[in-house]
Amino acid sequence: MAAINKLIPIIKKSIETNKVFIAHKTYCPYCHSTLNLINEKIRENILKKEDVYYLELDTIEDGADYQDALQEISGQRTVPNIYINNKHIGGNSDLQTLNSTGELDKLLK
Ligand SMILES: N[C@@H](CCC(=O)N[C@@H](CS)C(=O)NCC(=O)O)C(=O)O
Repeated sequence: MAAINKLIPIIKKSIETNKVFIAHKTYCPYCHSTLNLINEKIRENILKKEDVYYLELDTIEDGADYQDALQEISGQRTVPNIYINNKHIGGNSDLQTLNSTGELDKLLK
């Protein structure tokens, strides 16, 4: 718990200071869909590459602690765990829904 308490403010700062925050894992198919969609938005110049912060939980040291801390912050344990403009979006299905309604482009602009 001590490690998690130290990580919570660090993660919150990343969420607050980046337009898009994505916690993900390399082997997760839902994460791949999210990253593909985000890359598409970058290619279409709807989003700038430098405005996206990626937290790759399965390749960083203490990734499990980061995942616990994210659960504390958002109530969500699964990946991808996505924030846009400091607002919790949810997972891949939530992001895809926002895209299909056209809301995602508005949030990213
Ligand atoms: N409905 C979720 C599904 C996400 C999901 O099930 N992700 C898996 C990895 S593929 C997960 O987080 N499993 C728990 C874990 O990796 O700790 C979404 O659309 O994002």
